[in-house]
Amino acid sequence: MTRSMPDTDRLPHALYRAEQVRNLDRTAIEDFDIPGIELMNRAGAVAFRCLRDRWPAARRLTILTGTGNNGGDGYVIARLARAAGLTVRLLQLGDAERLRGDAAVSCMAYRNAGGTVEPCSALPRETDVYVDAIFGRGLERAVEAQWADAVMALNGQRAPILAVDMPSGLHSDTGRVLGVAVKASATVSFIGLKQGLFIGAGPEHRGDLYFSALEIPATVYSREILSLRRVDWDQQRASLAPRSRVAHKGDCGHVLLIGGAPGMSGALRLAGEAALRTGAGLVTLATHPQHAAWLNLTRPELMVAAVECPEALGPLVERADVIAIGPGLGRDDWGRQLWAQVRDLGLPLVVDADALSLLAEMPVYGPDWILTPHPGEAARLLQVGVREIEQDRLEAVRVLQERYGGTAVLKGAGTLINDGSQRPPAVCSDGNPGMATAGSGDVLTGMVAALRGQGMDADAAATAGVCLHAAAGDFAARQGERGLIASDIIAALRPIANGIEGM
Ligand SMILES: NC(=O)C1=CN([C@@H]2O[C@H](COP(=O)(O)OP(=O)(O)OC[C@H]3O[C@@H](n4cnc5c(N)ncnc54)[C@H](O)[C@@H]3O)[C@@H](O)[C@H]2O)[C@@H](O)CC1
Ligand SMILES: Nc1ncnc2c1ncn2[C@@H]1O[C@H](COP(=O)(O)OP(=O)(O)O)[C@@H](O)[C@H]1O
Ligand SMILES: [K+]
Repeated sequence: MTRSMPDTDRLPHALYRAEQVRNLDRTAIEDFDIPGIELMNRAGAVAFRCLRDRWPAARRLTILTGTGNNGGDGYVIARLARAAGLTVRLLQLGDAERLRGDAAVSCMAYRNAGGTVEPCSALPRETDVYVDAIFGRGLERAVEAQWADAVMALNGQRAPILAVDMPSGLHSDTGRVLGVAVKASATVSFIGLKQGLFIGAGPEHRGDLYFSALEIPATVYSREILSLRRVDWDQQRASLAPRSRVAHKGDCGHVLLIGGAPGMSGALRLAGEAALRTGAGLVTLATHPQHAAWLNLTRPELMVAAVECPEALGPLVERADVIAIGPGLGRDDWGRQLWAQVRDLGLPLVVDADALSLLAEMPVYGPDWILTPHPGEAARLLQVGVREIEQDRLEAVRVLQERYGGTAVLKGAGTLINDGSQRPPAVCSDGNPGMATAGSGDVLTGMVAALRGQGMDADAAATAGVCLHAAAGDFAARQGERGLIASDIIAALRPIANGIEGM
């Protein structure tokens, strides 16, 4: 979850690697004459105000500092906290003599104001909030020895942890845990959002996220080329054009959904309803004759066609604006033949679930389709293990796109979208683990197909669909993540898509 606080900025959509944030710092300091110590003072002040806003009753802070500038921020927080009358224990990891430049100045200011520095042995229990100022974006190798002990001890405490800039141990670029990493209750990040907060283990470790640009001029940012964009429904909702007053159902896209082998009709039914709830004008389910007759009794707005053989798809395809294939398709002859029939049609196509596994068996390149694999399907498509996919999801989605063409959507916590264009890939870090439930991917498939059918291009439909799906999942999770089912996501689509979720 992300929030904004009185003294923080809205979360920007631009994400950066550590090296790029270093460049932003340097530009602000060298070209805009903002002294580094001024930035550090601002960073410490923002972090302290966040802490006060978030935990107003906190009286006792324990601040862990490292030997770099992240530690320097910790010293600023410590000085401000003491000045505000709080009790501060400052535990230094590594030799304080190694503090250099602005961090050394901040340490001195803290000491001159009467603050004391202790070595970090055991963590005091009498603490209302812990502040993690051990490593920020300067972490360069695995966390070991006393640093690892401190991180593990922090994670074992009951009191909340505020991470300064990055949870220590989390790699700024990959979101990988380098040995161990702090699990923060909240992170306040400065100048540029590090992409590692949004990919890999970032979402698991960062807690609620706050951001401040530290008032550096907007032009500083124009020089850095983004490597990743954050997307969310607030930003994407504008991509859904309002319906014309004189719209008729033929204007809103006819979605043809193909799948539902015997025993798996539910997947297609969910995708179909999700397509309707995302504004598709007409939705036809092409499914196995075994259940075709009763499938639309459960949702009469859906049209259902019994498809015995691939030839039966012909007239259905002719009427469709977009096809989605895969939910419940199975990998038997029936599903295989339908996939082979649809694969090369040249119509806008969304490929999901079993169709992705069939694609993996016989890889082909499709210039304009949308592929929506979860990590298991992505592993099959790239012939690697799921672990390899999860270790570098950004690279995985890049290779998926390169090898299979079109727009690749790698689902999971922090869904990634790559359309192979010059534009940087996108990450949606909304959504929640309640969505890890049968059929929630089928819902996404129906939604993306519906948006494509309403005239959006592949990348736009995938991006808006992923963001709407995540926002609907978060809305549904207000009643609890445990026990959330795919139909709950569908039920949330209409209020979210129309911006009336507060009603
Ligand atoms: N002008 C700036 O550069 C600003 C920097 N700020 C802060 O400065 C941070 C970056 O500072 P630094 O570049 O000094 O980096 P960090 O303070 O994040 O970390 C670097 C320090 O940690 C040590 N280190 C790295 N990996 C280690 C490991 N695995 N085990 C033990 N020691 C390790 C390094 O030797 C160095 O002393 C930011 O994250 C932010 O908190 C803010 O004050 C805002 C302004
Ligand atoms: N922990 C999570 N955080 C955010 N989104 C999640 C999480 N777990 C699952 N999701 C989302 O839920 C959907 C699950 O899709 P998928 O695995 O294909 O499910 P199914 O095959 O059962 O339909 C994806 O869109 C995924 O991004
Ligand atoms: K930190």
